[in-house]
Amino acid sequence: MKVVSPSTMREIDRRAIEDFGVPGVVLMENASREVAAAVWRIWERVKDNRRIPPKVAVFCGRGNNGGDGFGAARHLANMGFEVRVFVAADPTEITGDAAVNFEIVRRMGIPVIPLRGENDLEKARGFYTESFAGVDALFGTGLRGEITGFHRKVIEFINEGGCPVVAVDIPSGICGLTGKILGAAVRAEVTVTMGLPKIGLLLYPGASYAGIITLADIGLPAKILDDVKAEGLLLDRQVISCYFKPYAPDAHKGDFGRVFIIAGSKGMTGAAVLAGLGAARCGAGLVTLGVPEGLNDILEVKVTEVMTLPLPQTPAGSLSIKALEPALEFARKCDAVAMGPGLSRHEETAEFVKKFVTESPVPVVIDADGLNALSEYPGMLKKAKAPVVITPHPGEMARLLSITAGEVQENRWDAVREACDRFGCTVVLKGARTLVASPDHPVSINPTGNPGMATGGSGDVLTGMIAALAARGLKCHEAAAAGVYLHGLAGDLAAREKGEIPLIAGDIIDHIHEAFKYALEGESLNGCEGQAHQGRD
Ligand SMILES: NC(=O)C1=CN([C@@H]2O[C@H](COP(=O)(O)OP(=O)(O)OC[C@H]3O[C@@H](n4cnc5c(N)ncnc54)[C@H](O)[C@@H]3O)[C@@H](O)[C@H]2O)[C@H](O)CC1
Ligand SMILES: [K+]
Repeated sequence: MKVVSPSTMREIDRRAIEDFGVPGVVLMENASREVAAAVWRIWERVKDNRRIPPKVAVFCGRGNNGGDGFGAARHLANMGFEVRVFVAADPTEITGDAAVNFEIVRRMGIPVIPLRGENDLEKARGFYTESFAGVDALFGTGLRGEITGFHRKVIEFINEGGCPVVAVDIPSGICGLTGKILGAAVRAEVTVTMGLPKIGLLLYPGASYAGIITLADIGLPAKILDDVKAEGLLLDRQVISCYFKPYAPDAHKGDFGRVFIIAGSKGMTGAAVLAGLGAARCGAGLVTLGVPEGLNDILEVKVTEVMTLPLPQTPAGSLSIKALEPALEFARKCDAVAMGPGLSRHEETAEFVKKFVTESPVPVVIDADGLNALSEYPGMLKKAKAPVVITPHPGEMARLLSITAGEVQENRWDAVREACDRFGCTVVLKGARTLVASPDHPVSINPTGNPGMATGGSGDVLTGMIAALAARGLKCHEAAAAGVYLHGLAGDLAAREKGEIPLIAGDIIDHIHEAFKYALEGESLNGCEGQAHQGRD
């Protein structure tokens, strides 16, 4: 599904109104109906425990987000709820479509209470604590800069109410582009977002403030949504299943690609095995581990479906520069390479990595120590002959961009796009809501995965999976997107069975087959996808 920035959403609204002649007040009407319907659903859930008449508090700002709130207040009053509208603005500032709906609220006799200072909030407290739901219509896509002063107090007041809050379009205070909290933000149980999801709803911390995201069809002409160049793409089973074609009945293993995984060093054979099994489970025809020769015998015992290729090693038991020629020669017979898991930080091994990456005849997925080897001169990624995918976690990304991990996390969206521009390759920024940026493509946002997957070896599995998908013929951005989605889903399925705390990387491998069933065969996994799309801390 397409995901947009607030400015693109404003452009969509503008086209609907100016190019197609859809009156803004019609869009607002549809938006406000959807908000009221979301409140109704909460009422259906809680009504047994509540006294009649049920109360709803609607908090409105002066813009069109507030306008959606006024409209919702009308529908909620028509449904029979006792509604009060709290306006955190001077009523004379309310203009346009919002003013139309404000005037209707006034004429209907719905109480409108201005919020101008802390005294007003104290007076509002009684009604709000008796309400079964609140509506947050203070700020939407029009929010600029930090929320300060009294508006901040209003947001804190909304959060202290103790009842579920429905946010209109975006929880007030969340940046629709980055997901950052701009001073203070409303914690919603549900966010009803208009037309298309905004990026900031899907990135943390915004995602945990948005709660469950409901997409409202507000009557925007489909052609505008089809034509729009969205900045983001939310990965889901529809997107992923398009990347896979059914097997031809006469298929043989040569059709599904050969993967060469260059991994491992003394003490880190497990990383190689995990990457190898991740690749094998993603349907690669043949998987070969290129490993320091001294480890070959051990690995032969550890793996069955995966082959090994012993390569020259340093005295420390890591790959030596002499491995370059044999590795390149083997790569010529393969369709994709994964490089990095457990390679160690040995200087000579880093030399090998740098030379291999520039010379590789087939796409290379680079992770872990592979990235460490490149972090001094990441610009050399642009010199690679074949397409490259890099899979940094925030710390590795920070080293590649010469910034801090905190700065990466503060604006993951910009960081992943910056790396993609600078290095000219597909970039997978790992972490909650993994992002995939690829030249000339929208940034993919992955909703699957859970904190239990932050465990040793999890990234090695992903590297192998992406390489296998690339070897099967998927383009780099498709392989990366499908890899992160299936990896996260396998992790969600594993966590459902074993719990997040005990989860180990091998459990992810053990659930890849189920993730495929769900993504490609449409098998229902009892709401697992629903969980994956919910905001969480
Ligand atoms: N445009 C449409 O056709 C539709 C829009 N919908 C809804 O409208 C909002 C966007 O409305 P907009 O009027 O552009 O902005 P906001 O309501 O979000 O509020 C902006 C309001 O607040 C002031 N402001 C901005 N930043 C700050 C700040 N940091 N502190 C204090 N005040 C601030 C600013 O001056 C504006 O006056 C969108 O989200 C939808 O909810 C409908 O959905 C239908 C169609
Ligand atoms: K809002």
